[in-house]
Formats: sequence, C-alpha cells, structure tokens
Amino acid sequence: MADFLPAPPELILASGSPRRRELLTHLGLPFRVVTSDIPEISVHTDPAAVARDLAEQKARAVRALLPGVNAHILASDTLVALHDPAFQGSALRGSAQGDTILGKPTDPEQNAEYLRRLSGRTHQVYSGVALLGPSGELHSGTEMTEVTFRALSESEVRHYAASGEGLDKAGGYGIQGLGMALVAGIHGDYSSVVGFPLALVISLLRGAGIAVWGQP
Ligand SMILES: Cc1cn([C@H]2C[C@H](O)[C@@H](COP(=O)(O)OP(=O)(O)OP(=O)(O)O)O2)c(=O)[nH]c1=O
Repeated sequence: MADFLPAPPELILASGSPRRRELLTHLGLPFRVVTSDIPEISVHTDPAAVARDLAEQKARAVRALLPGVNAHILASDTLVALHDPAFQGSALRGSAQGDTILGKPTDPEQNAEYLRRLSGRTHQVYSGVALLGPSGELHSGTEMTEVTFRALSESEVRHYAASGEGLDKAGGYGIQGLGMALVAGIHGDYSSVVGFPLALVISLLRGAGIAVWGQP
C-alpha cells in the first residue's frame, strides 16, 4: 500500500491590497487571497504596536473565517505617524504622545490636509506583519521607514489630492506612483512604505519553516 504524506499547509494572504499581492508574488510562493473586514481599532497608542496589533487582528479574522483549513495566514498593516502634537484630525486611528497616526484619508479635502501636514517634514511609516500558523502559533513584527517630503506648494497639494491616488493609502500618498514626486528622501525599507516589508516577511516565513527562493 502506498504511503501518503499529508499536504503541507497552504499560504493565505489576508489582504485586499493589490500592492501586497504583487510584492508577495516576488517571493515565488503559491498563495491565495482571503480578506476580512476588521474595524482597524487598536488598544495600543504607540504606532509600531498599533501596526503590529492590526496585522495580528487581520490574520486572526481570516483564520476565524476558515475553520479547519490547514494554512499559514499572512497579514499586514501600514500607517503613517507624524510627530505633531498640534494636529487633531478627524480620521485618526490613534495618537500617542505627540505622534499623530494617519490612516487613509476619507476624501480629497482630508487628503490635502494630510499632505500639508507632511510637507517639508520627515514622517515615519510603520508596517506591521503577522504570520499565524496552522496550529495557532503567531509570529509578528513591525518595520519602520522614514520618509521626507519636499516643501509642497498649495497648488501641488491640490494637484496631488485631486488625482485620487492617495485615497486608499495610509498618509494619503503612494510612494510607488505619482506620490514619488512628493518625496525628497527615504531612510529604510522601500517595500515597507508600499505596505509589505519584504525583509521582515521573508524572515517570518523562514522562521515558520517556509523556504523562500529555495532557502529554508
Ligand atoms: C504610505 C503608503 C501606503 N500605501 C498603502 C499600503 C496599504 O495598502 C495602505 C494602508 O492601508 P492598510 O489598512 O494597511 O491596508 P489595506 O486596507 O490597503 O489592505 P488590507 O488591510 O486588506 O491588507 O496604504 C501605499 O501603497 N503606498 C505608500 O506610499
């Protein structure tokens, strides 16, 4: 009688973000996408802890949708933090000791408001990643990258906000698109700003026994 090995756990990306899908594709692993809809509220206030917590929440929410499925679930969350005690916006996801956390702007007007705040300054982009294993083991971390914006004129702010590109993105801009023209400099992992820190993802995958590019 033939011996059958159990199928290895599949990899599930718990994200509706096309950027995350594209970046995970670079790792050459088969995966499928399953999304959930969590409210993106955290008990934490420190931006690094918020990003990690929300990534863990997204992974757990997808796990709850798939009882009995043998899978590693990978999730991520990205937010922009700006040290600016004076700013009290209406769509903040949290705030800690002068760190204002910017999520996605709700409309072009709020997008313009975010850009005015970011103009001529350095902010921090935090991307949390969580990998939830088939037996419930959870590994997670956060990557921080600093991005400096050029000093933007009011007409540049309005031009970019009217493009709509920033509306589905943390902080109201996309460094991989038109938003590249807003940026004077970056310090850290570029892929993390786009929403999926590949170095951290690779290390979490390998830590869970998943070989990446043939290397365990
Ligand atoms: C700052 C920045 C953010 N972003 C994106 C990455 C994330 O998709 C998004 C932040 O929102 P998230 O809530 O992290 O993710 P999401 O809602 O897009 O997707 P999901 O929760 O299903 O995984 O902002 C860019 O694409 N470019 C950038 O330069």
